[in-house]
Amino acid sequence: MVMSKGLEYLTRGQVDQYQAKLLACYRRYLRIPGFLGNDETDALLTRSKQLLDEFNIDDHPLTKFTTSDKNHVGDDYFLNSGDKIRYFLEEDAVDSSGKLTRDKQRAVNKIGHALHELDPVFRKVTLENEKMKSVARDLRFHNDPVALQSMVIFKQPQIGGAVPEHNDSYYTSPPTALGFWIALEKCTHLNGALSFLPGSHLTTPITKRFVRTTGGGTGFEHLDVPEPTPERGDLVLIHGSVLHKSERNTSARTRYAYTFHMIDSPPYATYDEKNWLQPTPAMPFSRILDAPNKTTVSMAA
Ligand SMILES: O=C(O)CCC(=O)C(=O)O
Ligand SMILES: [Fe+2]
Repeated sequence: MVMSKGLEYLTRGQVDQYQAKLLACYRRYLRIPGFLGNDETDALLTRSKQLLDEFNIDDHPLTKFTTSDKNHVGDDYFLNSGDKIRYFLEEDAVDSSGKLTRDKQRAVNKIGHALHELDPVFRKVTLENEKMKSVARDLRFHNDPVALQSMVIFKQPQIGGAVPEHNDSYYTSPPTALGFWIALEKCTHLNGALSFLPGSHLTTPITKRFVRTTGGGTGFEHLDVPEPTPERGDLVLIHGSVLHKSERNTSARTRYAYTFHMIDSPPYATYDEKNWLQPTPAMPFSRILDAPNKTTVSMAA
């Protein structure tokens, strides 16, 4: 089955099958090929490049996006970026004297975290998009879904930093996070594609099976489920409980992706006040649906 236009074109039975697959599949991610058309993908790519061109390094605090346990980004520029469009640099893009080691367009790790609200091009795809609404409505994971933490992640050639393994579901109680990750360029294992820890939500992950070998005997066959290599325009839905990561981009090609997270809102879920990103009175989280879903399926199912 190929889903090219979003879930509204599928029958209820097919949607249920996708929902079940996202809950039950080995890795808990779901790839929707061609979710965005060529023109829509181009619009996001062009806008991302414009944002890089508009980046003014002169009034930038040189905040880098670092994620190691010892050195995690946490300055005000980052902490107050939930309702702004801000630029975070690659660790290796600034030398010891505070100068960029490359063009500014090749120095930015990501831009975030309110693109979906403040930038008209990203807004159109996230909040004003019938296909997006239909995914949120038809999957029925959220009653009153809201979007937060939108980012363009660039994975710059040679230095695009790794994203260590993590899951996204810490925002709310109960956990309701669903990641919406859209490839703006083709992703491969060479330019830092996403990967998922197989069976990270299961207690006994299946990594091998006992089979007949060609020589007549038996042996263990390693089960190597291939990582997704999304094409541009593909949407990857990431269940909040699955461990995922991406490697450093050591190739000569960028790997632009647009991603945001979707969670449920009160009274269905409580947002933790310790979360690094906090809504502000001027910018509460952005609602996806005009009318809340009446029935939902627990993401813990
Ligand atoms: O794009 C990446 O490399 C990581 C993205 C991610 O962790 C997310 O979208 O939740
Ligand atoms: Fe993530």
